[in-house]
Parts: sequence; structure tokens; C-alpha cells
Amino acid sequence: MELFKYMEMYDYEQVLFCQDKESGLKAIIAIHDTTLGPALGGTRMWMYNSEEEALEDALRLARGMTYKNAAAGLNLGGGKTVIIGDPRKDKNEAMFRAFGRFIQGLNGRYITAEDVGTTVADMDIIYQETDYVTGISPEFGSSGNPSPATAYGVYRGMKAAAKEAFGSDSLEGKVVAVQGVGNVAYHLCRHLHEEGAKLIVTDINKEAVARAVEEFGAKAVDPNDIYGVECDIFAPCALGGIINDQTIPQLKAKVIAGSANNQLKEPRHGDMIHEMGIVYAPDYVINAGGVINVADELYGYNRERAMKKIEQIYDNIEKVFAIAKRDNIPTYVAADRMAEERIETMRKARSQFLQNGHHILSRRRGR
Ligand SMILES: NC(=O)c1ccc[n+]([C@@H]2O[C@H](COP(=O)([O-])OP(=O)(O)OC[C@H]3O[C@@H](n4cnc5c(N)ncnc54)[C@H](O)[C@@H]3O)[C@@H](O)[C@H]2O)c1
Ligand SMILES: CC(C)C[C@H](N)C(=O)O
Repeated sequence: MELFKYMEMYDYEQVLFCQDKESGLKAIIAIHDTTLGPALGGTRMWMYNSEEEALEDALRLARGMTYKNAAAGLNLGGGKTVIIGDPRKDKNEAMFRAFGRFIQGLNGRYITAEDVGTTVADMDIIYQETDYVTGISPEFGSSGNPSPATAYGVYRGMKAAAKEAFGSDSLEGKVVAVQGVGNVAYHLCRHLHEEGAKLIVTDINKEAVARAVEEFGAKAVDPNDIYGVECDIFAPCALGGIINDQTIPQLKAKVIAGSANNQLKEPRHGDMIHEMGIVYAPDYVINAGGVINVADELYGYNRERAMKKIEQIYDNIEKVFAIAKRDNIPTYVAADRMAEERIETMRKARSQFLQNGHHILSRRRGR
């Protein structure tokens, strides 16, 4: 990849490569856009096949956070970190301490939190080196694990999508096919079960499936069969890129609404499902509950306030549908438009000079 060319194309601000030989830390922090505020985005730890693949993931995810934070109405820009390594084997205290010091060096331009492969315990270690970390343990006044908040947001957004597709937002009796029943989807299934939805689940982790079957009466299917099951709603909660040329012809659902990031393999797949009349709740709008929850820590965490804002994901999804209808475009384009409009408006509103802290002329004092 020609990095600067790519950065220019999508207007990235900064990319940092961080290494610490002793602990084995190899991290890439990508800061996409800080127009709205400091870049907030989680740290993903993953066994990438190459440095190129890690870099691509960091860049793509960082840009996604710019859109997610903007669409959620947060005063935050977008960034993300990837750490190259196996989260089950390669973690150690020194690694996260070293990483924390790199974050501290950015002086608040980037704030981190959990993502795939990292946990509250990892964030607690980072917190020993920097204040610019969220999702740490509640005993530090923090919001803790963001997954239940993400799940609640997905549940709210799914209801808005159901209203659009079926004329009612009730999920009672609706059949929901859930791909991946991990941290987020476990809590999502709980909300759905409580409302009387019927669940079909799959996961490559047999224990996760067994738990959903036992606790929520879910029906289990093999991972490859989830796309084609008879259902009203398909909830992708595992991987990115699962809406693609192979899976789209199998889909029977009228709605796609789930937590996974980057669900569309390519933008044209968003066009394809739009043409098929499937109601798609754009991923970064519906899965913003976690980031809304951790962002509340910046004001001194208040759970009630955070949950109220997460509830509004219902309204955000409705706004996306309204823009899609107004402009006659697919919902994934409408979501981008909503986020970009907010960033542009705020960029313009900030174009007048405002002194921030010490005025530059104050340096003359004492001369
Ligand atoms: N955790 C959050 O707060 C949060 C916030 C926003 C977005 N997300 C996104 O939501 C998704 C799920 O996040 P999570 O925190 O629940 O992760 P997780 O790792 O706890 O859960 C993912 C589950 O998917 C399963 N899985 C992996 N590959 C699969 C396959 N091929 N078929 C079926 N199942 C498969 C895994 O075994 C795991 O149980 C991810 O895409 C993540 O980026 C999470
Ligand atoms: C800040 C984190 C809670 C972000 C989360 N991992 C996401 O993708 O939205």
C-alpha cells in the first residue's frame, strides 16, 4: 500500500507505528479525523497474516469510528488501534503499559477502549500509564465492559428497522437469526427473548451456542446455514464482510440489523440489498451503543444519561431511513451523508479563531 496516497484519498490525519521489543508490542494507531473532537476508538488485538493486513484494518476501522461518532451525535473524532498478536497467548502487562505510554504521548488526541481481543482488564493496565482510556473497571468511576450497552443499542435500532419493514416495532413473534453469540449478541438475545422473539443462532464456539439454546430457547444451526434460514431479521454479530456475493442470494430476511462492524463487503452489496427491498440498519449507526457509553465517561460516567442516549439509536436509525427516502438512496449511503453533513457543518462553525488555553501573545510576558 502506498500509505500517504491512501491517507490523502480518505483524508487521514496521522498513523503511528509503536513497537516495544521487550514486551512484544507491535501496534498501529490510526487517527482519521478530529474535526468533532479527540479521536475515540477501541484497540483490536488480532493475529493478522501480515503487517499490511493490520494496517488496512486499522485505517478502515479508524475511518469507521469517525462516521460512527459523528452519526451518534458525539463530539468525538475517529481513530482505532490494532495490536498484532494472539489475544489468547501474546498479552502481557508490559505490553499494555508500553502501549499506554504511546497513547499518553498523543496528549489526548486519541482515546482508546475495548475492541475485539481486548478486555476491561487490559484497559485497566493501560490506565496505569494514561488517562486517555475508557471502558476501565467501574471501581475507577468508569463504565466497564461496553458490550451490554452495544447490545441495547442494537436492540433499539432493530426495533426501528422492524417498524420500517413490518409497520410495527414489536419484535414479539419475529424470527431473528443471530450470527455469532459472543459478548454483544448474548445480551442482544436476552433483550429479544424477553420481548418474545424467536431466535435462531450460530457460532463457531459450541459453548456460546449451547448457552443461547439453554437460556433463550434458541434453535441452533451450522455457521454456513445461518444466511439461508427462514427468518424475519438477520442479525450479523460476528464478522465483517458477511453481506457479499455469496451470501446475498441466500438471504430470506426482510431486515438486516446487527452489531458487526463493516458488514457490507463492498459498497455495491449495499446497493444490491437495497434493490431487493431489504431494510438495512447501517452497522455503525446501530452498533454505536458501546462508544456512546464509554464517551459518557468524558463527563463523569452517569449510566442513566448514557442509556438515554443509547435509546436514541432508534431515532438515529429512523433519521437514516428518512434521508434514504428523501434522497432516494440506499440506507448505507444515507448514513454516510448524515455523518458527513454533521462533520462539515461543525468544521465550518469552527472556522473562526478561538483562543484555547493561553493566547499566543501571552508568551511575551516577562520578556
Ligand atoms: N463489543 C462491543 O461493544 C462492540 C461494539 C461495536 C461493534 N462491535 C462488533 O460486534 C461484533 C461482535 O463483537 P463482540 O464483542 O460480541 O465479539 P465476540 O468476539 O465476543 O463475539 C463474536 C462471536 O462470533 C463468533 N464467530 C466468529 N466467527 C464466526 C463465524 N464464522 N460464524 C459464526 N460465529 C462466528 C465468535 O466465536 C464469537 O462468539 C464484532 O464485529 C465487533 O467489532 C462490538
Ligand atoms: C470505543 C469502543 C467501545 C468501540 C467499539 N469497539 C466499536 O467498534 O464501536
